[in-house]
Order: sequence, then structure tokens, then C-alpha cells
Amino acid sequence: MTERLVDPAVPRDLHAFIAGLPKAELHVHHVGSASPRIVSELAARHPDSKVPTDPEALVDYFQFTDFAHFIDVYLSVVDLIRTPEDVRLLTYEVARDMARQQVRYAELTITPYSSTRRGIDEGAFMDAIEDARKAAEAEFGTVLRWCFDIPGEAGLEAAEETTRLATDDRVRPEGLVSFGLGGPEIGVGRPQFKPYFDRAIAAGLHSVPHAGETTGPQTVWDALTELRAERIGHGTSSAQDPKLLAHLAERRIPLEVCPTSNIATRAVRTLDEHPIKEFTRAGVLVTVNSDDPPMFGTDLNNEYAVAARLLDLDERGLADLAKNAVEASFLDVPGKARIRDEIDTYTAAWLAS
Ligand SMILES: Nc1ncnc2c1ncn2[C@@H]1O[C@H](CCC(=O)c2cccc(C(=O)O)c2)[C@@H](O)[C@H]1O
Ligand SMILES: [Zn+2]
Repeated sequence: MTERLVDPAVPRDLHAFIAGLPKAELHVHHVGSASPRIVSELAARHPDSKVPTDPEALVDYFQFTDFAHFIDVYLSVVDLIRTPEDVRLLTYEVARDMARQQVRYAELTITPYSSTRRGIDEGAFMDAIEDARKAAEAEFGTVLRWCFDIPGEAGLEAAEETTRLATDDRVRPEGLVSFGLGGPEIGVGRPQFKPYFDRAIAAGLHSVPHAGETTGPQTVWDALTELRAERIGHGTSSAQDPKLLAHLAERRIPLEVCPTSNIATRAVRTLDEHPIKEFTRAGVLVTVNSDDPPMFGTDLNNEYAVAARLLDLDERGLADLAKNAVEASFLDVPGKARIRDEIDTYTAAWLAS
């Protein structure tokens, strides 16, 4: 798997630099990060599932003809997660995979509605993710925080349930920092979710909806004006609207860019056509993320290598990219300073060697 991820266009020593570079990840999904080993283990527990039990067969299963197909496959993996133990195992293993890539901090997007709707008790669900979060920090030194997102296509009933789980002090987990909106965008207008985002923001959560992934720049404008987005998930179509690009740059509103995701879901045709270059030229604060790494045959290190190739970055450029994610994160000030210093120390030592 790792060998397939080594982008031949990027010098091997830059891959080595990336592998050791301390990083933060802001746009990565809980279920979407389940490794082939975990997915095949869960599939073996549930023979009624259409998900292959063989990790190699999963590589073919994770090939998508379009975004709708991706969502279907994604939900077939969601169906495998049926007990709090499944949730705990998945979360802990995701943190282990992140630690292996020197991820010091990650905001993991979780869709609690999809699990409680499938019968997992909400209190047991929150305990499972919190236990894994505390274990990951103690054992790997990786700090996890949660983003709860509404699966928009599931409508306002899902929005209400997600908002309740995110704002009711009797159930919301300690690690929760942000509130999002995921799933298909086509036919799922952002303005209808304004009341729910207003409640989440009033409860102290940061707004980070997906927008402009499979629809045009108006969706990004709506996310900014109606949902008061502090960051935008993907924002790919922003490149079609120079005023929007200027607005994002001027207000320093970060984009959570996931290059390989956009190719795998057919949102963008080829990496060379990806708008990440336009974003950078316009002065937009770009962060690089993996979204659903095993499903897209990638990992965060590979996304940094892709960015290095598309943006022609050297070690200092890659270190700046990592620091963008730290700056755009909702980690506290001392935590940000700690990771920023680690990045600078690592980079200086690398360049001096
Ligand atoms: N790149 C992505 N872009 C957008 N979303 C992404 C991406 N990657 C992962 N997701 C996740 O996909 C899910 C979609 C779930 C969904 O649409 C749905 C529809 C109807 C019913 C139900 C249900 O559970 O009853 C769920 C979301 O949880 C979202 O967090
Ligand atoms: Zn996403």
C-alpha cells in the first residue's frame, strides 16, 4: 500500500522529509479513515454486508464512478459499525495511523446521526470516541478533537438530531470543537441549515461546512454568509469566482483542500487541473488534507507530496503548508505554538543535515 503512495515525480528525500514532518489535519472523516484491515475485520463480523472481507478486494471496491457512488460505498462501511466496541476500535486505530504520519493534532469529522440512527446508544457512542481520544493522546501523543457534521441529504430531521447531540451538555463530548455539513451538495442547499448552525455556534462550536466540492461557488458564498463558516471543506469551485477568491484571501478564511479526494470522487478530472495552484496564487490560506484516505488510496503524507508537486514546494514550502493547518486549527494558543515550534525545529535540523 505505502509503495503505491510514493509519487515518482517527487524526489525520494522530499518524501522522507514529509514522513517526519510534524503535521495537523483538519479535514478527515472518522468512518472514511477506517483502514482496509479494520474494514475487512468489521466486514467479517457482518457477513450480510456487501463490503469485501479481503483487504485486496477492498482496493477495487473503493473505486468510484462518481460522487453518488462514493456515498453509497461510504454508507456500506457505515453499516458495518454497529457496536460501541466497533466505534472504539475504529477511532483508536485511526489515531494510530495518524501518529505513524507524525500527525500531532487532528480534527476528525464524525457523523453521530448515522450511528445513532443505526441503533448505537448515543451515550455509549460518545464514551467510545472519548475513551479512544484519551488513549490516543496518552499512548501516541496525538491530540484529537471532534467535528460533528450533519449528513445534509438526510434532511432536517438529521440536522435536528446532530444539533441536539452537539449542544446538549448531557451528551456532547468534551473533545467536540466544530460543527459541519457533509454528504452530497446537489439538491442540498446550505441556507436551510442556518438555524442549526446558529444553535451550534451559540453553543461555542466553530462552523466548518463542506461547500463547493460538487457544486459551484454560490454554495461557498452561502456557507460563508448563511452558516458563518470559519473554514470551508474543499471549496474547490471557489476558483471559478475571482471575487470569492479575493474574499477568502482577504478574510484569511482557510480552505480544507483534499486533492486526491477530488480526483477519486470525480469532482476534479486530473490533479494537474486541480485549483490548488489558483488558491495559492490568490493568497488563500490553503491547508492539505486526506478526507477519506484508505477509500481514496492515499494518506496525509501522500497529499503533502501531491501538494509539493503541484505547487513546486521545497522543504520550507512544505513546512509552511503544515503551519497553515496549525494556524487554521481550533487548537488552543499554547498547543499551536508547540506544534509550530516542532515544525521549525525539525525543518532546521533537516536542512542543516
Ligand atoms: N468528501 C466528502 N464529501 C462529503 N461528505 C463526505 C465526504 N467524505 C465523507 N463524507 C461523509 O459522507 C457522509 C454522507 C452521509 C450521507 O450522505 C447520508 C445520506 C442519507 C442518509 C444517511 C444516514 O446516515 O442515514 C447519510 C457524511 O457523514 C459525510 O461526513
Ligand atoms: Zn470531506
